Amino acid sequence: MLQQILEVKKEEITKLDREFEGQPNQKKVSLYEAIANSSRKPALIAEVKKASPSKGVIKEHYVPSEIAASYEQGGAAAISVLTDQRFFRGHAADLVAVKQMVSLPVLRKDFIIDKVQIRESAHIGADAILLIAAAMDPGKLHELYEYAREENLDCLVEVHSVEELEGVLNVFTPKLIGINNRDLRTFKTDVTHTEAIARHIPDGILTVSESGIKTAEDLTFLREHNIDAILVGETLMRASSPGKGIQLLYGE
Ligand SMILES: O=C(O)c1ccccc1NCC(=O)[C@H](O)[C@H](O)COP(=O)(O)O
Repeated sequence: MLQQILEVKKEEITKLDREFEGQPNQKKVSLYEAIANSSRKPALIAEVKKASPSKGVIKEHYVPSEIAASYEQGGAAAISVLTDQRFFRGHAADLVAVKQMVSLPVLRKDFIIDKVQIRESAHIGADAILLIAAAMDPGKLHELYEYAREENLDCLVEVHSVEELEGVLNVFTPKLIGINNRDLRTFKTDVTHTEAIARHIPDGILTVSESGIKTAEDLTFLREHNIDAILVGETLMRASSPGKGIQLLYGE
């Protein structure tokens, strides 16, 4: 699946250059600081997503800015916005709308493999981007990481296996590491996967558990293993309201 998505991205990149030229840069809000300073433990990165390859359409009535405002009111530390069009039915404009609505840091969740996408992310108002270890070799990942830092963007470096994690750590030390609980070959999620990988992450790096987080029990498990943040999409998108979804997850 990932390879299929990356092929589409390579094609999209060829059209990107002109689309954002001349747009203003904006002041960035730190995702890292928002997680580190969150009063909720683990901190919540609440995701705005209409659809996904594994689940199809998740939310028919989809107004990203309204959902993000409810997440902010519900105590999220940051907002993640899926901007991929083809597989997630998102759009860069969704991120623009969210950024205008909230004061929280906004993470651009997309498949970033080229500097031009990083420049675009900075220009549309993202505060942080996702970099997926499975999408490129660690040297290229490091190059994009440094480039994003020059654009004042925080990076969430996503890994799924110990091999990917070690590959990254052999080259550089990211400030934020996301552990994807979803196996992209089978789409199966397993929250305990976070713990199996997190024990290999050195102290001082903030750890984010991503995907398949559904219940207060999942959250208790992650809290017990000192995970710094969770990234939750589908569970909150399917809740009767985003605020209610957050309350249920945190057992409030
Ligand atoms: O969600 C998918 O089906 C998917 C398929 C292929 C690549 C990535 C995919 N998800 C992207 C994400 O990172 C999730 O949206 C995010 O981790 C939130 O997961 P969830 O809480 O399970 O919606």
